[in-house]
Amino acid sequence: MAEPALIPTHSTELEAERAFLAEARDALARMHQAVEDRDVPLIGGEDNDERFTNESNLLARRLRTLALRDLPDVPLFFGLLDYEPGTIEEIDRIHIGRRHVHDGSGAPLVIDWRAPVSVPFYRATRSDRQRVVLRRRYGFSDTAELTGFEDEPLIGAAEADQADAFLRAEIERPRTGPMRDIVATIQPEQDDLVRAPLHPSVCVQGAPGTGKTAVGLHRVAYLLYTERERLSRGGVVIVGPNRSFLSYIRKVLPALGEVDVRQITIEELITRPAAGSDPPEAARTKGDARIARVLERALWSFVGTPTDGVMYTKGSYRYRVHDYEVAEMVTSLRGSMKHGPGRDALAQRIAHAVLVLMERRGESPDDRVQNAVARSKPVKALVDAVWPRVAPEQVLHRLLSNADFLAECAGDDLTADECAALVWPRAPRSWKSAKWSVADTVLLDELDELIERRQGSLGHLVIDEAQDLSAMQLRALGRRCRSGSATVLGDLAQATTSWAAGPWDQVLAHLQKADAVVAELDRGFRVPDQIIAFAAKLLPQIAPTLGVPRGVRAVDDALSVVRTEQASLPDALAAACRAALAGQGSVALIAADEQIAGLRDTLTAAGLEPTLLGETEETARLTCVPASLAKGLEFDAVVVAEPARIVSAEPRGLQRLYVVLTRAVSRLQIVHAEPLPSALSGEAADAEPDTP
Ligand SMILES: Nc1ncnc2c1ncn2[C@@H]1O[C@H](COP(=O)(O)OP(=O)(O)OP(=O)(O)O)[C@@H](O)[C@H]1O
Repeated sequence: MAEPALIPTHSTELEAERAFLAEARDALARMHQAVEDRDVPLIGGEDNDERFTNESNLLARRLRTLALRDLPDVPLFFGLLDYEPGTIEEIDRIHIGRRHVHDGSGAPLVIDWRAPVSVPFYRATRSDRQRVVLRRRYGFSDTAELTGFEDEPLIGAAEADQADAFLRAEIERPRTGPMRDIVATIQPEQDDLVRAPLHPSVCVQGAPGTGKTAVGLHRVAYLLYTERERLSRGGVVIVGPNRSFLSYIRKVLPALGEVDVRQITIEELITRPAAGSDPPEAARTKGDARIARVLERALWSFVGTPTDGVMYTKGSYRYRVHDYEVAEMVTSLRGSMKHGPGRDALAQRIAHAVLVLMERRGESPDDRVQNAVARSKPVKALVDAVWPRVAPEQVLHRLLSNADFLAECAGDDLTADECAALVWPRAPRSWKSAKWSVADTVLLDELDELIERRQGSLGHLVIDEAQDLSAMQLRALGRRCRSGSATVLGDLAQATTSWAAGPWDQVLAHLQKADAVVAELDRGFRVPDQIIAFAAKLLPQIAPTLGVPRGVRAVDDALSVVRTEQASLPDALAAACRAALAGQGSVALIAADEQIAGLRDTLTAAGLEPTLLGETEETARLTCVPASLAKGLEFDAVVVAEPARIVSAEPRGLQRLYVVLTRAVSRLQIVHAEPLPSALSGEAADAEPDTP
C-alpha cells in the first residue's frame, strides 16, 4: 500500500508491528520450505491412471510452492482488526493478508482476506460494527517494508474519514508496471460482488475505472478459496480482449497466491488458427445469432433421403431393409440427435431392422451380431451415402462459396444483402485451402458442437470486456461453461465492435446464463471527476440509456486541451509528453492506429524514449498506444493526439474515443489541430487556456 495519508506517531507499536511482520515472513518461508521438502508419494506402474495420479501430485506440489512464495514487493498483511473480547475463540486481534500464514503449530499469524472473519475489514462501519472495535491499515514501501499505520476506532468519537485517505493514496500510487491487486481497499459495493456465491452467475455493468476487472480477478481468488475442489475439476479461465490486456493483469492473481488460472483471449480458447479477415458487414453477420440456424440447416442438408434400401446377406439368406424404412429412421434421428452420433445410430437402427428379420426366420441373434451388421459393408455404404461424415470446414466452405446454397440455408433468417456480404468474392478451391477469419473460427466451433457434443465444462469463466463479443462468440463461451458459472464484466458504452451482442440480458441469454444477477458499479476509482465529466459528454450519443458515472476524487489540473496548428502538432505532442513525464508514474501517448508509429518516431526525434505497446515486457515510462489497444489499460498521465482521427478511423469511433479518454489516473492532455468532435467542443473551449 502507499504511504498512508496520515503518519502514525506511536513508534513502539510500529516497531512491534515490524517485528511481527518479520516473524510472519519467517513463518511463510518455513511453510514454503516444508512443502518443497515434502516427498510426493509416487505410485509404481506405467498405466495411464498411475501416470496421471503421479503427474497430478507433482503439479499440486509445484503450484502450492509457487503460491507460498514471498513476493518481494507484496506486503504479507495490509490490515488488522481488533474484535470485542470473546468474539473469536481465544483471539481478539487478527492481521489480514493475501494468504494464510501460521506459525508451524497451527496458530494463525496472518488470516486470509477471504476468510469470513476478515469480512468486517471491508464492511464494518461505526453504525454496524460487526463486533469490531478497531480497524488498522498499514502503509508499505514499494519493497514491502512497513512504513506506518493508521487506526480507525469504530467506537468512541468519530474522526476524519481515514478510509477515504487510504483509498485515494492507493489509487494515486504511481503505476510502474502491470495492474496491482486492490485487496487492501476493496469497497463495500465491490466486496458484494467479489464474495457473491458461485451460482448464479454475475454480470457487472460498470463505467470506466469502476473496478470491474479488479472485481473479476478478486472474485476468482475468492471463489478458489471457498470452492477450490469444485473449481479445480473444471478449471477457471479468464478471457480478455487481447494479449496486451492479459499481460497487464497477469500479476494480480499470483500476488493473491493463485497461480493456477488460465488467462487467455477468446481466440486462444477456441483454438482454431485464423488467417483470413472479413469485411465489416460479413463480420457483423457472422457474429449474429441468426446465423446459428443457417449453419444448422447447412449441416443437415448433407443428410439426404435414401433412394435404395440395404440388402444384407448371411449365408444363403438375404435380408432387405427398404428405402422407405431407412427414410423413416433418418427422419426420426435428424430431429433428435447430434450429427455425429446420429450416423452411428442410423447404422444401429438399420442393423436392428435386419436382426428383426433374422428373428422372424427363427434365428436368435445377439448384440454382437447387431454390431457386426452395423459395421458391414452394405450398411456402411448406405450410411455414407445418406448420412456422410462431414467436417465443420466442409459445411462452412460450401456455405460461403455457393450463393444458391447459402440463400437456401438462410431462409428468412438473413436478408439478401447479408447473404451477398457473406459469400466469398473468390472462393478457395477446397475447404482444406480456405483461410478462415476469426469470425469463421467461431462458426466452425458452432458446427463442431452441432456435429459432436463438447465434453466437460469449466468450473468458472470470467469474461472481461464482454460488451464487445458477438452472439456467436458468447455461444461458444457458454458451451465451454455449461454447468459452471460465469462472471461477465463490461461497459456497454465501451462497445467498439460492430458485432457486439447488445444489452446484458441478450448477452446473458447467448451465454446460456440468463439467470445471472446483473449489478452496476458507478463509482469511478481510476479517473478524476473532471475527466469523467468531460468524457461523459459523449454518453448521450454512444449509450443514452446509461447513467453518468461519478468519480470518487478530483485532481487539480486533471484535464487540459490544447489546440495547435497542424505544423506544430509534433512539437505540441512532444511538449505534452515531456510535461507528463515530469510527474511520477506511467505516461501514454494514445492516437489513432494509423498515426501511432509516426508519432512514436516524432517523440524519439524529440529526444524522448517511447516504446510501442507490446514491444517489450519491460515497463517503459512512456508508451505509445494505438487507440484500438487502449481498452482495459491505464496510465498515470495520458496524452491523446487528434481525437477526430480516432473517431473517423472506425464506425464506432466515438465509443473508441470514450475508451481512450478514460485511461488516465491523474492527468489527461488532449492535443489537436483538427476540430474536436462536436459533443466535446463546448468543454474544449473552456479548457483551452489550460495549456501544459
Ligand atoms: N477499491 C479500490 N481500491 C483501490 N483501487 C481501486 C479500487 N477499485 C478500483 N481500483 C483501481 O481503479 C483502476 C480501475 O480498475 P479496473 O481496471 O478494474 O476498472 P474497470 O472498471 O475494469 O475499467 P475499464 O472499464 O476502463 O476497463 C485500477 O487501477 C484499480 O486498481
